[in-house]
Amino acid sequence: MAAALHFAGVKASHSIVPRNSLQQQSLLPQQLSFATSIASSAVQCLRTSWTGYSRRVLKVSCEATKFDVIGKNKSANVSFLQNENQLSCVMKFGGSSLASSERIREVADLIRSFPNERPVIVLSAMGKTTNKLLLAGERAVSCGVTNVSCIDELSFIKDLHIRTANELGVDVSVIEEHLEDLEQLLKGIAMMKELTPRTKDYLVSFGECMSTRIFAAYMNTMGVKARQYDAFEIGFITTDDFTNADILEATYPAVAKRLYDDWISDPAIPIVTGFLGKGWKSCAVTTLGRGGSDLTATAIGKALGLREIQVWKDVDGVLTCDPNIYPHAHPVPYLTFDEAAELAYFGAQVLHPQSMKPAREGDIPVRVKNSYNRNASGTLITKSRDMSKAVLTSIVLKRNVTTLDIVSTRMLGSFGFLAKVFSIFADLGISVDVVATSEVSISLTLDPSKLWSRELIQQELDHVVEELEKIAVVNLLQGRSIISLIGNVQRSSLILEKAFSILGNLGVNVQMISQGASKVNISLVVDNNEAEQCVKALHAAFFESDLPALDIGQTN
Ligand SMILES: Nc1ncnc2c1ncn2[C@@H]1O[C@H](COP(=O)(O)OP(=O)(O)O)[C@@H](O)[C@H]1O
Ligand SMILES: N[C@@H](CC(=O)OP(=O)(O)O)C(=O)O
Repeated sequence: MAAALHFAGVKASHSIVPRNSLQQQSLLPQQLSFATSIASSAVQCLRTSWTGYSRRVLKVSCEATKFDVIGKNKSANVSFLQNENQLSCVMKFGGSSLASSERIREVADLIRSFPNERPVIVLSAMGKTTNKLLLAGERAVSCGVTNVSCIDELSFIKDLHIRTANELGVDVSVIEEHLEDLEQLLKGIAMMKELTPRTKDYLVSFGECMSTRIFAAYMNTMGVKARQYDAFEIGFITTDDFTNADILEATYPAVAKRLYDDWISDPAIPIVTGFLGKGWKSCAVTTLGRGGSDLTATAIGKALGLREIQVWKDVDGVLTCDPNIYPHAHPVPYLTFDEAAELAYFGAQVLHPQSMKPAREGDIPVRVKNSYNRNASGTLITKSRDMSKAVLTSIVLKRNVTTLDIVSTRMLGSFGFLAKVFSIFADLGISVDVVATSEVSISLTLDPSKLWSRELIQQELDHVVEELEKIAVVNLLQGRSIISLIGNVQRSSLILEKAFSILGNLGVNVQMISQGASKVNISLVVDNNEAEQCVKALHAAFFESDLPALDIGQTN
């Protein structure tokens, strides 16, 4: 059986074939028609909301352009022939790739160097614009309304964007209204003398709104048809957690529909603001947490079921450690989604902590590339990779964490104790990173990114301790660092033996150790002031084994 249908305006053909002859015989005409209609709907859902669909109706498993539709007593194998002119990949460029008109030219040239791709482009704000906007907001709180136009950061932002537009030959009118609105907003902040998380999100959104408008206009002047989109206008629906919102499931079909519909009716490269969304209750602009454009890119990749998600940075891929800590770090060619997620979650600035989730759900490869060195092969992140030779992949350092040692006063049984401790954190909305437990004690670290302002940190910590002290003796220690060893934890004995030998030689006392269930991460907690030298020594031992200085045996 073959049929043709329009999926979000894309003409696609599909055929439905019973999975094997036995099932063919067992399929009654009405069952086949059910499978046909399910498959038709599934094709419409294809590349949008697989998981939601499968939960409601039946199991749908997808492999490239084929998928199985499996219901109770009914099944079909559906082939989906993609239209060759569909959107093909996402290319995300961060602030470091868009720092000046010269960089924007290079990025446009880079995009045009892939004539066979029909990419969706996701952009961050230019250079350090987001930081400058936040600083401008903070200054506005105390500078008085009449002084707003003299805020240095505002002048910097205006100058950067107007100069960039002029240098690219783009009409400044594409951003003029935004620059005026930005100044008005800062005056509002000055008048109210406060900068709420909600206002902060609206404030920083000007960065992405302006960079995408300039870029789209520039592409059009170069003869490449491009269309600008504000993510909050095309279906990026999020929670209302300002400054750190989560993308909601409704985003995927909405974004797919909007981008495909526009593409079909009038093809133009979509240029989408990274980092931004719209709160589902407030309808206000939200942001996805710092570095959130990576997440925008992977969400679009999943929504459209694209072939690949590329994130273009200013480094040759994900490196063996933060190059700011150790300049001799080198690129890691392959990573799994789990490794990349763990690495990002434990503090590697290179990827947003949540960005691997949509890519993993859509099983879409993520490639981390260098926009300054496009020929470097970068890092390819996929569902699985050959781990047979892998030992350590990367070392990540997260500074300034707080640890809590919680020892039960035995008022509760061991089960009740653990449950109570974690319910206290859940009630206070505080994330825990690393945990080590015994029957009567727990040591854990608290995620600093969830504790937004300084005042709140102390207030929240006091509150946590107060609650915990009802059931335990609590020891709070600040100024700690987590060193995460990301890699093949199947070889944890080798990793730990080597790591402890290095740290022992340095005379460093490891205060906590934890191996997560993810099987890709071993975390060690040490003092802040020892952390950097530990990372350097571990890097030398695991990745530069020919260095004679450390007697640490053979690396793999
Ligand atoms: N393990 C790591 N691998 C690569 N880069 C890292 C790592 N840890 C930290 N970084 C930092 O992350 C930066 C790239 O991320 P980011 O600034 O978010 O780029 P962009 O703004 O282009 O998205 C690099 O310049 C590097 O300094
Ligand atoms: N501009 C935002 C979002 C972002 O993703 O930026 P970048 O891609 O430059 O890290 C930020 O600075 O957080």
